Amino acid sequence: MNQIIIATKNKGKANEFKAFFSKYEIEAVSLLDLNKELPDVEETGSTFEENAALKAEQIATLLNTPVLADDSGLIIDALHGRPGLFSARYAGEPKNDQANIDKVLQELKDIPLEKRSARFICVLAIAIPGEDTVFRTGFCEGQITTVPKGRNGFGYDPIFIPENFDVTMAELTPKVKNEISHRKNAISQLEKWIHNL
Ligand SMILES: O=c1[nH]c(=O)c2ncn([C@@H]3O[C@H](COP(=O)(O)OP(=O)(O)OP(=O)(O)O)[C@@H](O)[C@H]3O)c2[nH]1
Ligand SMILES: [Mg+2]
Repeated sequence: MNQIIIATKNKGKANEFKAFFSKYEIEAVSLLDLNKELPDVEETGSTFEENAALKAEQIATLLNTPVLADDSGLIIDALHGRPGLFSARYAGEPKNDQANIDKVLQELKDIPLEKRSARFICVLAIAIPGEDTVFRTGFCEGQITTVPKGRNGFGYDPIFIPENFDVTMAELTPKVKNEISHRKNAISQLEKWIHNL
């Protein structure tokens, strides 16, 4: 079976990539699966593209093989785009999904439901040694709830209601999330590239 390395240490993301790529009979191997001591890539960029490129290019150079990376986050209009680029560590170090959710709900406590519009963004970078890095972006529109619900997914899924649904992303099955998510919308632009793997 063909393989693709995904430069992520996030188990939730890694599982979603495994599900997407299994449809093409390709095994998505995350940094959590590799028995190698790889350095943590510092996400010092000022855009999702820069951070996705940093992750993909550094790991592609180290392993000398094509690497896909995902830099993603939640953009909330009433918070002027926050947590945005800092979604993973919005409530500080170490990364903690529950603390991030609590912080967002606290910041939105006086904002009515109709003004809680938000979207997830996923920027994918594909780094191939010796070639220019390729980028694809996907979005998923929705709204932030007042009470967390559901146990599936990861990150902010328990407080995000996708457009055209009345349950949170964490109440959807992984199969349904993977049909509508920002990650799916970015990955589906890569089909031609995936077929050449
Ligand atoms: O509810 C969510 N459902 C999602 O589908 C989703 N996708 C991204 N996010 C949030 O955005 C951060 C990404 O930050 P990020 O791209 O730097 O990834 P990360 O640091 O978690 O792992 P890595 O891939 O960098 O190793 C994550 O931690 C989450 O807080 C999501 N939240
Ligand atoms: Mg990260």
